[in-house]
Amino acid sequence: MDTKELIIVVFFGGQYNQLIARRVRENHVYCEVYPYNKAVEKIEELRPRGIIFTGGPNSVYEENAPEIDEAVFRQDIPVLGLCYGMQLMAHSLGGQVKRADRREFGKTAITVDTASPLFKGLAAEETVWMSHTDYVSDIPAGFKIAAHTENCPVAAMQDEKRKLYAMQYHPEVLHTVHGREMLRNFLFEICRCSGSWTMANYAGQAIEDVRRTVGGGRVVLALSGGVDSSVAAALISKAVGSQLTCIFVDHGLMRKNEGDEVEAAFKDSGMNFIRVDVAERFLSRLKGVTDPERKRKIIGEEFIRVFEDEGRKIGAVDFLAQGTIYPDIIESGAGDAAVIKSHHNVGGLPAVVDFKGLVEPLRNLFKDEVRELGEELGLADYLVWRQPFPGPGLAIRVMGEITEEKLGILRDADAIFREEITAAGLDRSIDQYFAVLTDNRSVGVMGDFRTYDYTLALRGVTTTDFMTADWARIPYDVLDKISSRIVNEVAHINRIVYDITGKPPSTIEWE
Ligand SMILES: Nc1ncnc2c1ncn2[C@@H]1O[C@H](COP(=O)(O)OP(=O)(O)OP(=O)(O)O)[C@@H](O)[C@H]1O
Ligand SMILES: O=c1[nH]c(=O)c2[nH+]cn([C@@H]3O[C@H](COP(=O)(O)O)[C@@H](O)[C@H]3O)c2[nH]1
Ligand SMILES: NC(=O)CC[C@H](N)C(=O)O
Ligand SMILES: [Mg+2]
Repeated sequence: MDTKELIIVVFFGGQYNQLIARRVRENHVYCEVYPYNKAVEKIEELRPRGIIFTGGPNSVYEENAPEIDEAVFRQDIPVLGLCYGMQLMAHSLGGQVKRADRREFGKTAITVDTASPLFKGLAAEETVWMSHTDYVSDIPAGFKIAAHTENCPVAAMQDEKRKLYAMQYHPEVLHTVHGREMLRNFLFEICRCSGSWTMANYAGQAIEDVRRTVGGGRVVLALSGGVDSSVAAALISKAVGSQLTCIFVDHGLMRKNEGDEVEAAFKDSGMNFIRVDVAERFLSRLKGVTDPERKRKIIGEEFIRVFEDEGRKIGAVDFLAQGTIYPDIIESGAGDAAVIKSHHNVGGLPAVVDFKGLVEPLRNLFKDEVRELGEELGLADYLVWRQPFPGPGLAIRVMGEITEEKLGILRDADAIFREEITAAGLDRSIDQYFAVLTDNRSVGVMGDFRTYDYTLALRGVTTTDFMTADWARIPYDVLDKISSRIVNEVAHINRIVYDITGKPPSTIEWE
């Protein structure tokens, strides 16, 4: 059994709902996430083994709150509603949802009915993570209460006959001590999944899918040399061999020596590989632009125009392939999630594109899963474990207007930072680290002279999925060495700061 043993996660807003998808996949059950307004159609088409409704910020009794066609409850497919998902289930099936006087937030003691399949193997008293104001005051006909807390009469409910289950709390959050077990119970006891989805299955299936989509057509792949597009290259090349041409765009916004390194890595790989040097073109379009979203949109558009031009040179190219992964899509505001930033390859895509179709075999995977897939496909370690580098490159690390001079300063400083992190043996434990040239100037003193120069920011984060992150605790002596090397070796930097914010509330990149 492989990806056909599918769970569909129906999302109702909020940024971190894909955590549920991760929890499902951790159990070797494949799942996909669809927004609530497209979900029923998908459910009818794909006939998943089970359905999970996520939480969401709305209240079901508000006007325009997200709803779902009731047909979803009549498919004889088990449904698990979480938080807003539970409230929606209750509301749609004739129960009552009310607003409580006080919200219930944080770790909460709960009493569960151990006879419920949701709580099989668990104790009668559990600790769960609550985050709600509304509550189900009356359960719909046919339902039974399966758990309660001191303040919440219905912390879980079920209708075993119709296979409908719901929890008011968040089992996907690790603060729910046995949340994983509860989700496992849903997957294995209720949906009867077997848990045999693996990366090897996924690779096989994805290769098949690419073959079917592309047929005898030609594909150009946007290859940056980063993890995602390198994995995509390996996969697509396995699927359609020489019908694939990889195009690496050197837009003048790469790190020090990076263009040559990427060329060296792929030139003799056996794949068709083209490097295009278009720095002039990108920099002239970015001249005078300071707004981060505008920079991203311009770069997204220019990338596509370059691919179109190169496609025309090759002749009769049908598909554009990209290494788009799941967080790129979520953060660009797919479905109803808010736009945080337009990733150049999704939200930054122009409306009219001169290709028959897009091929994005990684669009449902998280970063760590992409790496696992890369290993599965036999990709070299240094490609699989590279730190990510954003498509817009240094354009979003030079704050404000981009100039050749600022790019040069940043390249040199960033190279020293990376060199020292590697020398300190920290390059595998810090997931992403880079320098940012701020637009801020301040007064310094060097060699008895006054300076008035740029502030450089260093950023280092630890994360697995790049959706949330913590700032890396780089030892002071390492920071000290980096700082003194940069101010000594790079002109026009006289102050260095280290970014000590996590994501949220910050993002990883500064723009
Ligand atoms: N310089 C580039 N030339 C060609 N394509 C690019 C370039 N930069 C980005 N892309 C395309 O945009 C996609 C998204 O970029 P992104 O940086 O997220 O992925 P990546 O570079 O493949 O991997 P990583 O996240 O490790 O940097 C890439 O997968 C690739 O298809
Ligand atoms: O290819 C990309 N195109 C983009 O437009 C883009 N914006 C951010 N990133 C990378 O995504 C991860 C999360 O970054 P943020 O916390 O800044 O959103 C980090 O790894 C960022 O480097 C991008 N990658
Ligand atoms: N986290 C949630 O799904 C919250 C649901 C709803 N907005 C409430 O406050 O009760
Ligand atoms: Mg990249």
